[in-house]
Amino acid sequence: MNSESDVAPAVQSILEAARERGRGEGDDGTRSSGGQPSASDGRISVEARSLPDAIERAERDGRVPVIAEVKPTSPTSDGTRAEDPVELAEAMVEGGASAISVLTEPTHFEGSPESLRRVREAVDVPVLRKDFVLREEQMDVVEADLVLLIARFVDDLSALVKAARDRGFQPLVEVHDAAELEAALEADASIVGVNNRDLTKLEVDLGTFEEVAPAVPEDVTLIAESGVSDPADVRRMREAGADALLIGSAIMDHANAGEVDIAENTRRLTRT
Ligand SMILES: O=C(O)c1ccccc1NCC(=O)[C@H](O)[C@H](O)COP(=O)(O)O
Repeated sequence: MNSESDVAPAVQSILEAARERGRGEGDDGTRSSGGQPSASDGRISVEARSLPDAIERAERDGRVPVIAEVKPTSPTSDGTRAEDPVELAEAMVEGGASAISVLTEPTHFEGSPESLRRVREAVDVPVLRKDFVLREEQMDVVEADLVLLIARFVDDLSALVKAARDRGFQPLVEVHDAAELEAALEADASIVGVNNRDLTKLEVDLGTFEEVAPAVPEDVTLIAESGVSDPADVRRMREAGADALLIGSAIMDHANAGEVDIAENTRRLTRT
């Protein structure tokens, strides 16, 4: 869809940085594939852990399926958490997270492909690479179980969905409105995230998910992304049809300068 003209300045800056990334490199110029061997042409080849299976396991155990996000900081966070990403991810799993999302964008989120590689080695749940992937070769940086594709920002969504699957990734296609959902479904997305954060103003409105969700087919795994801050929000998104929730800030608690209990922050959202 590639409509970037009216996004917030911070998002424009994120996209500029993403566009400058070289073939198969993170912003720091490093590759970090790790784990399964990659193909000889430098393309990642991964045996993904299934997100739908992880969601089913959580449901069976009576946990709310939550993808907990290792998000050191962001343009809208009040602070930065500098703890080891592996410790954060392990605490999230202890708190009942079904999957982990790891920011790999370094400039605006202080993430890295290496953090993701280490987290995926340490936990046994699916791990999402949370980044601004615009071109196929940007997938060949690090192995992950899922890769995020933002419908609004990619030129040929169908081609990127296919490129992700060719490498073994499960593509999670992020949308924000009905038109983007239509594009995601046309591109054959089977995991769709509705982002409650409006990238034009960076404001969060849980009503976005409630508006878009009814048009999502039953056989699509549907994720509510962003702005879920407490158990009441969890219940609201689940009632609106979310199969799982992607939650970062409420678990990371950036504004709290002291020690934060990441496992407990996760547990209060997975045991709602
Ligand atoms: O989180 C931000 O400030 C942000 C700013 C600009 C573009 C993207 C941004 N966030 C990426 C995300 O999608 C969220 O990290 C994720 O959905 C979790 O959201 P939250 O639970 O609200 O931290």
